[in-house]
Amino acid sequence: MTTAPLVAGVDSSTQSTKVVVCDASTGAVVRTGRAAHPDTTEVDPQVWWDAFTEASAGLLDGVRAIGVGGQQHGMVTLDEAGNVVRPALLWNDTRSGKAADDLVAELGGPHIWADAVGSVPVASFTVTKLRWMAEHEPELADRVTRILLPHDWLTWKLTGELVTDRGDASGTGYFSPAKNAYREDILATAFGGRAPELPRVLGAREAAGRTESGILVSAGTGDNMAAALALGLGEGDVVVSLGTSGTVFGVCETAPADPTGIVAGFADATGRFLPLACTLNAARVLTATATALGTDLAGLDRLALAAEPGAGGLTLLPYLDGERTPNLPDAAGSLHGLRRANMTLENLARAAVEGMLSGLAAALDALQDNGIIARRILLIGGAAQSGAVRAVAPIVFGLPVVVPEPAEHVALGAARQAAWALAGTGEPPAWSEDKPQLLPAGDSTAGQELRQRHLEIRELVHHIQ
Ligand SMILES: Nc1ncnc2c1ncn2[C@@H]1O[C@H](COP(=O)(O)OP(=O)(O)O)[C@@H](O)[C@H]1O
Ligand SMILES: O=C(CO)[C@@H](O)[C@H](O)COP(=O)(O)O
Repeated sequence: MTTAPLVAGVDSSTQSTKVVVCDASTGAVVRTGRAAHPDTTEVDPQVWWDAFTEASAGLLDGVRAIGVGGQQHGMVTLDEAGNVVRPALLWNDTRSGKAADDLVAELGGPHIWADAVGSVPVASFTVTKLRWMAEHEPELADRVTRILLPHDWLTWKLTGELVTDRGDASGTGYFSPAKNAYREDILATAFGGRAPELPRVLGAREAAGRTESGILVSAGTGDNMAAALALGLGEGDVVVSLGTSGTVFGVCETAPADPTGIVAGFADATGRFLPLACTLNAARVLTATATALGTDLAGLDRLALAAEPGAGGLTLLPYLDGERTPNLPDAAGSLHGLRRANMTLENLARAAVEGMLSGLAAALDALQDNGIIARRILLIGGAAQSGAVRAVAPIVFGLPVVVPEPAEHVALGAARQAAWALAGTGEPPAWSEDKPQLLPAGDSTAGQELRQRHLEIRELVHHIQ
């Protein structure tokens, strides 16, 4: 009997590392592992390696190829000897908010950035973190000889090769997805004239190299690009991913360039583009609210589902860790509309779910303004498991919501990329579809009212039109 080769995919995301091992021809998952990351916004990359080692322990026997999906944008700096110069600054570290503003102005404004690299940088982007480092830690910046992203660093540990892919490179702020080329001039401007080596950008199915034990390693990519690859997005599909970040994205054939900066014009992992809007506050809004209300996530669901849509008039702007969409890195959250009559645990729970999703609905509007057609929402990420989220999402988005079977979509996409590199075919392997849950679009009037109220309060508090 011949057995199909096995491939592995890794999701090194903000809160944890997940590993899946799949049948390379069908995508059927045969083994999984997981290990937690610390709750910080700067981290020694060794933590990711230790988590990968723990999550993959005993899983890789018989695996022929592996791919790494990683949290986007994180700034990993190496010295001449290959040691990290400082802990990596992650996508959700907002200290470079002013650096982002400065860089946007220095290059000539948001239009120039959108044309140059497809995106207007905010604090999440690697380029702004490099500027922050150049200004605040110039002696450390002088020691930097190579700059990598989190997935690049893990691929480098696995293969010894300094490589990346187009998808993750597109989140640096010094790579043009339209031209498929680095903008070293922008990097130098941001990093005080320094010109460290950058990873070579591999093609979508190109291999990075092999591990010491001979496993083929694919190019890897950013976590959102890997999820898109797992889901095989087509026209009309928009993903809403509720992990640490909330992301809204689709795929398209032409390079996006949104001068408002709301939609980032990323590249995907297949040769196309991945316009994406991202909030800093998603699943953790629910965990923080559950803790504040003295319950767990199941309890939060029960409370939120017991409240009426609209939470009795309560509106939460959930900017608990600052915010990226809208671009308010130093903002705090706020709760509006409190009255003695509506100040119940149920309404507070519902306001958390509605507030988190309303921010993403505004991001969806921006995606549509940029030409992305939305016929249905694919809801993924840890918080897609929440019953309250599943009840509220069809109302807030006003579209049918498809909830794929619970799965680690980022790790699956990375595994699919590994299977693609192994097969060397023109297209990624066609893996079997799962059986998603379909939630019909919810009450559009209630949804519009929620979205409108969210925008009005946002304007009132933060003066954002
Ligand atoms: N049933 C649930 N309800 C709400 N949130 C959940 C549920 N299950 C998991 N989560 C949340 O999902 C998050 C992890 O999601 P994940 O997509 O793995 O995040 P990341 O990729 O950013 O590390 C955690 O904050 C966790 O609390
Ligand atoms: O910064 C972005 C997208 O631009 C985030 O989506 C990060 O890629 C982190 O992802 P999660 O850990 O939330 O999945």
